[in-house]
Amino acid sequence: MTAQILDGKATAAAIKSELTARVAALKERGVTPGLGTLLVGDDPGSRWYVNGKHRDCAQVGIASIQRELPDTATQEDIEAVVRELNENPECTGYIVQLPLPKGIDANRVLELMDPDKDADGLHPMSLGRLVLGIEGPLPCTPYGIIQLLRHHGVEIKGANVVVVGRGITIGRPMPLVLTRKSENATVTQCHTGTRDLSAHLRQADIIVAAAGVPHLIRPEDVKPGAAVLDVGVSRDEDGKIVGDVHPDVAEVAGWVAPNPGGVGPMTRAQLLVNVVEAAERAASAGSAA
Ligand SMILES: Nc1nc2c(c(=O)[nH]1)N[C@@H](CN(C=O)c1ccc(C(=O)N[C@@H](CCC(=O)O)C(=O)O)cc1)CN2
Repeated sequence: MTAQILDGKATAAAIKSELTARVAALKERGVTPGLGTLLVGDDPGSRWYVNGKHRDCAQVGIASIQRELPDTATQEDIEAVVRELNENPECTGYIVQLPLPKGIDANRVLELMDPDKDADGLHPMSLGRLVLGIEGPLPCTPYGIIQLLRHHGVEIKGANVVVVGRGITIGRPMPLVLTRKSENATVTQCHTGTRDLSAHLRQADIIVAAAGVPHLIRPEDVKPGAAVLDVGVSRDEDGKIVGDVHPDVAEVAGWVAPNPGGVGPMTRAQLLVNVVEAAERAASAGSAA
């Protein structure tokens, strides 16, 4: 078997084209959505992601507000920019690019953000809303994965999903999204404390690999026909991405999300969805008042 591709680039392009029309409609109502980003330090990967987010904004008509601080920035410097973005009327939604430099309390920064401007779905209030089933922004990578599976007709309802990893952007929120009534999957979360990872993986219909361990998932770990989404980002000595999934998995799986080209573009597309939805909510609240 050679797996079919879960094509993140093409799916993200379709989402962006639909968003372009929604942004135009908002502008006709006098609302211009604006995405703010705060980048702290000079990590080339983080800079690449942030620049990509602003390129996407330009494509769909969302305004860009870019803030940068050096890696010597203090907690107070960062919090001052967060307060400014909270108050800035041109910024309708924003993100703080993660990870923040060592010594910075990222949770304190996230808590200080205006939850109504949380474009990442990572504010404690947004995660709480997700747990309670209240409408709000969804974490970009987990919901991007759902959209990618849906777009390709991969059945999520009732599927056994194994999530490998428990980081803040993917592993932790992924099961919360998958177990909503609308998705209705059965989830097993695996991590470094899991005994016999392979036994869990072999019973999975869908695997989300977000451990950051190069080629952790091997063909013998995968049930024939399963969908395997590689979200791990490690780099080889030439700076090339090495994912969590061994390339030979494509010989066993039914579907694979390549890395790059799979989940990454969907993360960026979902960020735009969150910005547009927040602006739509604000516009409706404004017209109802
Ligand atoms: N505040 C946040 N920080 C981080 C998040 C996040 O969702 N919010 N996620 C990741 C990084 N990330 C977005 O910020 C991100 C990762 C990857 C991609 C992407 O398009 N990747 C490309 C390949 C890129 C390359 O060659 O390096 C792909 O997969 O095709 C976009 C966004 C951590 N931080």
